Amino acid sequence: MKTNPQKRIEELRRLIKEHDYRYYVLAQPVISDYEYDKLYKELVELEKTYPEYVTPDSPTQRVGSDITNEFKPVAHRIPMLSLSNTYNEEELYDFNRRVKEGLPENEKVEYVCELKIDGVSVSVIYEKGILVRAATRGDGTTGEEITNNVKTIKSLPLSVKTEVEGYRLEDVEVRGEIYMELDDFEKINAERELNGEKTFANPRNLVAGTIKLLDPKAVAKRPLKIFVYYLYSQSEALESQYQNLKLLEAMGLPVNPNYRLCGSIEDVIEFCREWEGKRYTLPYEIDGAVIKVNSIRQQQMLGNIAKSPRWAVAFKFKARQEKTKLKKIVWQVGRTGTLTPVAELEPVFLAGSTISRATLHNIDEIRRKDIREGDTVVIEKGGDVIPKVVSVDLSRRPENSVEVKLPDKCPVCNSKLFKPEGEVAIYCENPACPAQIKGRIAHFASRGAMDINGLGESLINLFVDLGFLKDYADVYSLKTKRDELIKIERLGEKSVDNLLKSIEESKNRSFDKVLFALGIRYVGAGAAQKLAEHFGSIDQLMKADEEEIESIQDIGPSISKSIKRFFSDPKNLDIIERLRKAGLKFKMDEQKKISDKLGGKSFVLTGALSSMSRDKAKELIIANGGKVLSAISKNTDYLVAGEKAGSKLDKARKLGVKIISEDEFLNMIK
Ligand SMILES: NC(=O)c1ccc[n+]([C@@H]2O[C@H](COP(=O)([O-])OP(=O)(O)OC[C@H]3O[C@@H](n4cnc5c(N)ncnc54)[C@H](O)[C@@H]3O)[C@@H](O)[C@H]2O)c1
Ligand SMILES: [Zn+2]
Repeated sequence: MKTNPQKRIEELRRLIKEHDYRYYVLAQPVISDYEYDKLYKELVELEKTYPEYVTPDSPTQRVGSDITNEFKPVAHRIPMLSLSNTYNEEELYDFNRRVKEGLPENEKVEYVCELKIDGVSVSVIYEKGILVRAATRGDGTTGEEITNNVKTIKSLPLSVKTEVEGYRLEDVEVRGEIYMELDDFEKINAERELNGEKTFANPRNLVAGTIKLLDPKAVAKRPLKIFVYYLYSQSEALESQYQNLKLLEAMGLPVNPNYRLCGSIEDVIEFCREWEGKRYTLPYEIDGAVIKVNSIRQQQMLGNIAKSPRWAVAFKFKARQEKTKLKKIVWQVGRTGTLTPVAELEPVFLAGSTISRATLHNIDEIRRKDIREGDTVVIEKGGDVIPKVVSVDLSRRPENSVEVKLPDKCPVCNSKLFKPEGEVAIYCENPACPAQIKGRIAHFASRGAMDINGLGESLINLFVDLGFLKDYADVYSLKTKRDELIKIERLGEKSVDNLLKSIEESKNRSFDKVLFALGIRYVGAGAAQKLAEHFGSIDQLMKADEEEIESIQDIGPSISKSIKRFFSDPKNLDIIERLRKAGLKFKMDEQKKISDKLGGKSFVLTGALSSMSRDKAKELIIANGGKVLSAISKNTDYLVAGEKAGSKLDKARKLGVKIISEDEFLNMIK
């Protein structure tokens, strides 16, 4: 496949940012970590080949942000970075070589090996031994304050010893990983299933979803735990990571006991091998080991690259694999008409669950791995729900086996299929294809979109098959068919009424959720939020040209083109009108207007504000008659620059946009 590298880079960035948003902010990833890492690696490779296309906002250059804007921003004293990954011994040797090259010749290097706990990192500040503040990683520079939530973690002491082993540790920052044990995770999921709530794919997602709950009481109900692994003191110069772990223990903090001081890279490799074998004996999940240069002085000499330290590296364990028979390959039609091949497998137990299906991605992947029906295949699971087929055991291939052929008709509606040039995907082009209709409605009703409780896949299939739903706007006229619905076997009056109630209730969803629910191609949850904030209403968005849409940060040409295409289809306009009549929100909620002091001027916010959260500042701007934009363009009137303002400052200077401080901004609305 020949694609323009710049285009592919842009596409990869868009995809990765969208997946970052789903993973870090929504805690609901839709692809496996394995697939994510593959996209990421492809981007890294392309940027290496075409360095002229590397931009500071590329996901390879900065930490995936978990900022929700629902909490007060907190600037980190020292950035909270990510770790670069290694996957085999060779890459560990490379790491060792780079470390040695970065240090004076013949200097001895020791490493500390720790388990890589699969959870969510947090920074905790103790002043005079008292826990005063806890924050998320955020974008690495600025996190969000979640003190009250973190205080519910029973294993984390609210006060610590300050005089330990001759050190005075009065004002310290501690970092660690919040996690949940597998037993607790399974209990919570089972309960949620009983209550008809969505379950979490793995403990990490559950933790990520929990620490950002707005109600600490709800957090307290989830048994979170923590292991700390990082210590920084304002007053004392600390010597080594190994000693820091000992100090943390002496302060009374929970440190994972399975760490080891290693004198050579061979010892490091030994540690990694040993734990790769023992990982499933632990009551919590680990996804690898972390290897850190022991001496803090050496760490400082080595410093950081874009988004990870040079003195540490993660060693990622291989996903668990199993062999089984591939019975059949079926083609699933998604909401955009894409056909995806899915392998139906002889059920097999793998890393905690029984697996009977695996995705095969597309025909290229099938051909590259030469996967056929009847084959014995190796499947693997990377800490998440969707397993994949890794390879075929050719020695066990049946004699009469044949290559997989592309279907020539849609398996659902029998329409002709379409294969755009240069793309691997094939599409069913019939917009009335029942599979697409079902997919679109399922997306519309899903969590993150209209979040209609009770309207799940099986009910949607039933309603489409029985003719109650022809598109997602029909969802809101189901109430006129109550009498017919309650006659459907297995539904009954009570469940129909509950469903109708949640449908009515979904009309309260904010405009950005509605925009996401429409299912415009490429407009994911993150993009929808940015578009909604920028334009404020669907009418403004419909009027906008591609250039204005692309002026928003992280929104590129594929999104803007797709939006224009969507709104040029009369069928979609009709659906929107019907949804409008039903009472859905097609503009952002009105803010109470206090004054018109800002008289229509547009503002962009950057950096951390000291007197209020960014959301509060946005509210104030709108309440005083101003507009808030998410990215700087020549149409911006003011850039409000808080602490640690980043690349937006340079851009504002370049475009001649007026830069004002937080105080100057506050004066404008006094
Ligand atoms: N599936 C998806 O859609 C999706 C999206 C985004 C990211 N991801 C996954 O997340 C990964 C990137 O996440 P990341 O940037 O948080 O990096 P990471 O999780 O791979 O590694 C860095 C993190 O390790 C944690 N950690 C655990 N134990 C530690 C220890 N003993 N010492 C130091 N740190 C420790 C820290 O929280 C640190 O921030 C990707 O490789 C991908 O697998 C998946
Ligand atoms: Zn079809």
